[in-house]
Amino acid sequence: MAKRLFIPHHISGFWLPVYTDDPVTTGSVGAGVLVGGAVAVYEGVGVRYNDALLERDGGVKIASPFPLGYGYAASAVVAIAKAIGEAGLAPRAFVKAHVEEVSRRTGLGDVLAIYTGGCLVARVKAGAPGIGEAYSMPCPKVGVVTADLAQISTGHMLTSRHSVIASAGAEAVAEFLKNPSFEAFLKIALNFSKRVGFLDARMETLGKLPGVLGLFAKKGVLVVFVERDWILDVAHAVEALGKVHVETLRELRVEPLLP
Ligand SMILES: Nc1ncnc2c1ncn2[C@@H]1O[C@H](COP(=O)(O)OP(=O)(O)OP(=O)(O)O)[C@@H](O)[C@H]1O
Ligand SMILES: CC(C)(CO)[C@@H](O)C(=O)[O-]
Repeated sequence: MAKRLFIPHHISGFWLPVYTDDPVTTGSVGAGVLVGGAVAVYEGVGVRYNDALLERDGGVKIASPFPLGYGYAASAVVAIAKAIGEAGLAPRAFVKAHVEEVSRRTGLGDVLAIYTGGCLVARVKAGAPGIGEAYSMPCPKVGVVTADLAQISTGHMLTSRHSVIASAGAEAVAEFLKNPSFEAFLKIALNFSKRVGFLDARMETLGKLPGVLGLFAKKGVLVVFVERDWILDVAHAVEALGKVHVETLRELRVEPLLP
């Protein structure tokens, strides 16, 4: 039977890029939630993500409810699945995945967050696992309703919005670290996504729906946190904006699955 691995996705709520001349020390500080996730199965030829053949070499098939390119850190999931296939489930595989993300310009802090595991992950020092530093904080048991808004390349997003991400990111991180909590995350992620221009007025009005605890947008994903009794109503309202996914916040980490 083929080896199987569970890999959570990560949605960053706010971040401050840190660029150096070495991909290992390049990354970001910030915070995000783990959701999902994906299941990687080591079989066949090529690297596949749902229906897409990404590479002809390698031998891993990744199945995930979340699409590539919207903001669910799917590229980090792919890089982690590939690196673990080559190096085994060890810290050096995550370093390799981080270096691939930074070099491809598909991510900065996602591999560190996924490597750390947990629910709400705060990244306090940028870099690859082992060099960067992050810790997980508990989340309330609430629903997360996400909508796929648009496919936008991470490299393009980081370049075209560089100065506003740098200034809003620096303020967001400083405010969060004064008093880190799930509630602070919701408030700061909303403010960051408004300042950077990810969240429009139509999305913001969803915050007034019964049961909604908070919301933010990241690149091409809308993320709404909802009391569990209201999930279906909110999912229905969000459907007008894009394909909807419903999850519950919980502790997640990369782990082998029984074959
Ligand atoms: N490790 C990889 N191997 C092969 N192709 C990849 C890899 N990572 C990304 N890609 C390609 O890059 C694109 C998606 O990368 P991108 O970083 O923009 O999306 P994402 O990871 O889903 O979003 P984000 O990083 O903002 O959360 C896809 O079109 C995919 O074909
Ligand atoms: C750049 C980024 C937002 C892409 O998902 C993420 O890697 C992060 O928070 O550093």
